[in-house]
Amino acid sequence: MSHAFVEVQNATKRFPGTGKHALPLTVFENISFGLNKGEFVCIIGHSGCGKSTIMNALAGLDQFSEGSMVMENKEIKGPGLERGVVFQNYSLLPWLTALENVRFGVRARWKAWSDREVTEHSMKYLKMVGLQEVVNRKPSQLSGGMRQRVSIARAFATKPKLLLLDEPFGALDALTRGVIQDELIKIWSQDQQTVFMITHDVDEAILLADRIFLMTNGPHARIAEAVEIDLPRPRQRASIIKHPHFYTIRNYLVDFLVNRSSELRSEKPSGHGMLYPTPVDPVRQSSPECATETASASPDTESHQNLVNFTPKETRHG
Ligand SMILES: Nc1ncnc2c1ncn2[C@@H]1O[C@H](COP(=O)(O)OP(=O)(O)OP(=O)(O)O)[C@@H](O)[C@H]1O
Repeated sequence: MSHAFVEVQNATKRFPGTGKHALPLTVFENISFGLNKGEFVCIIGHSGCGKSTIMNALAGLDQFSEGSMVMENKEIKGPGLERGVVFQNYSLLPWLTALENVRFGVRARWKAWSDREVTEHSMKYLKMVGLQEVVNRKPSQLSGGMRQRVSIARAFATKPKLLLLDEPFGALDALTRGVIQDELIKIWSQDQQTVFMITHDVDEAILLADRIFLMTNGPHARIAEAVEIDLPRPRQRASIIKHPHFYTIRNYLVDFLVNRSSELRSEKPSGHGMLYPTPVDPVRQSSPECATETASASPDTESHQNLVNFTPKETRHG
């Protein structure tokens, strides 16, 4: 029996082929991983490798074709209040205002609370995401970034044991994104939640995660490695880049995305039975000379910026 808080074992996802003679699409195959209680795990990989498919299964909205997933040793069979989800596409109820959308989740979570308690709690989270002035607007009257923030407020406000975040900050401008990242760190450290988050932003993953899962390109994708992020907490966006390990980790992740994610696809992993991602510590792996060289590399070149957000936004949200 597993001791991880969440355990996925031998998960495979196949979708039926679309044309007349089309073969089924095997998105990923034989994926196994665990999430420890209170851990913050990010997953990165190229567009289409199957990250959202894993997320949907953990949310209980879809099932693997084969394999199992359990949370606290109970099989995940459908959606549940112990799991909160923020999707790329906001998923708000269009006929409710921003406040009512958040209240809806809070009411479901704490049925015994008075209306006043539910409203106060909901307002606290809407304020946290900077929406206190527009709480009576419906989703159609809000910008994309605002809708995303309502969705974030709703998920955070219900304090789920497992927070599932599918590119939650994708629609936000850099300033708002920074503020909400800070709030997420605060909430996570206070509430001991377990967080599983998809992001395309390498820097964001390093700032937030205890471990970063690296997924190879699909089809037949797999989570090849789990990179340990040993940077001390609390982490600050402004100072983390000055840490001597930052660029060693960052360069490792970028190299995976640019080169190894496709190279590893064709490599059949050795061994039988369950294949968990290989734990990797890029800092320990690199020689002292190598670490110094990478730490002094300039972060401000155009190519560097392109690599940070390596998937074009249109592809992500298209
Ligand atoms: N309902 C479906 N029917 C058929 N194919 C699907 C379905 N849902 C997803 N796919 C395919 O499965 C693959 C994985 O999709 P998924 O959305 O999980 O990728 P992703 O890694 O989250 O991508 P992105 O980073 O662009 O969001 C893609 O090739 C996609 O086209």
